[in-house]
Amino acid sequence: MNNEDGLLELRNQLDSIDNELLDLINQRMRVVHKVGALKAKSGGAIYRPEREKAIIDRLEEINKQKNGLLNRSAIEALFLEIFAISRNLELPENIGYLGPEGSFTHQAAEARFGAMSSYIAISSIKGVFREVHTKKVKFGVVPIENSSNGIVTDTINCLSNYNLKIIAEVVLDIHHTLSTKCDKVSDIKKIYSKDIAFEQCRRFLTNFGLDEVELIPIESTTKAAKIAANEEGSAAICPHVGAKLHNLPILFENIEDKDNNKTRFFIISDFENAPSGNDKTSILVKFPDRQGILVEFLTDFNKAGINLTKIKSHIVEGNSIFFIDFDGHKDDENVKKVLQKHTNSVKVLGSYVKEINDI
Ligand SMILES: C=C(O[C@@H]1C=C(C(=O)O)C=C[C@H]1O)C(=O)O
Repeated sequence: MNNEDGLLELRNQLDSIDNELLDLINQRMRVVHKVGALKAKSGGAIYRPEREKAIIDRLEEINKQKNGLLNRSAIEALFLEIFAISRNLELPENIGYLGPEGSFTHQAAEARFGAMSSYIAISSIKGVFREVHTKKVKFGVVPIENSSNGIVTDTINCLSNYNLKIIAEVVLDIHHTLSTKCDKVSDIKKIYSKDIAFEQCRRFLTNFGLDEVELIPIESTTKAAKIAANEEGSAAICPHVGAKLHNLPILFENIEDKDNNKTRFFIISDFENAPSGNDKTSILVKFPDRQGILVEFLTDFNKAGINLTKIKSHIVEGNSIFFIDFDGHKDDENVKKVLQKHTNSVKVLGSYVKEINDI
């Protein structure tokens, strides 16, 4: 067989495998449809992150046993998209995210909810919470912290003020580009971006003599790309997708100072997750004004064998509160006991599948 015939033969094989895959996926969707009907009767939550995780864990294991060619990321990429399409079949999902279109939060939303969901860009974190609260959207996606810039104050304030639940966390590697229509760095007179993005790229700016040009902070990196696309002599520090969205040529990629620059996002909604066996819980704690209370609280967690992964103090409306993450689900027996003891000081924000230890 010559090369041409060989290629044709292999492509025929692929075509018939694709046909079988399509049949199988449709078969799966018919079952999903029935699950949706049962949930509609019982009022059960459509999105069940812990069940999705269990499926991916199982498939990864089978794949290993059978020496499959896929790694976990590949299995996740394929199946998270199938799950997202499945959920849309059960009930179309509206997702509100901190916009504008092309923002990192938009990318985080798409990473979790896939191509078939409808996305609504909302211009403030408070707006995202409000839209979930009034049920205009089922899910909200907001940033909670960045590895270089710390906690996002607006998100903490809203978690404190609204009675919504964190149902998942998403962690994204954050990469910035310097994008501009200028041919040379020396032609750039102004750079637009978000204030925290300037901070994350400080060394790059210094190395290229760009800390002397005018740095103009605006509310989003994608908007920066839009402005730079229309203003001569200007540039934007923005994500790759933001530059593409506004047809702005990318001059440099990955200009962030730290090569492990990550942002963690929360997905918020109006329901609670069942335990998955690998959960994290976030709480806000406002202690009474009593000496030694923080030590006592932490000792109780320690005695109960609960691993705290984060503790950050924060001021909300003049009061000092703590944002705490720990391993485990709020319904685990040991966790329940400690939370009950401190019930007057603690607000449970949600238990969700743990994606990362800390950023
Ligand atoms: C089908 C279900 O609903 C959703 C879709 C899933 C899937 O496609 O397998 C899994 C969990 C849920 O997020 C289910 O709960 O089983």
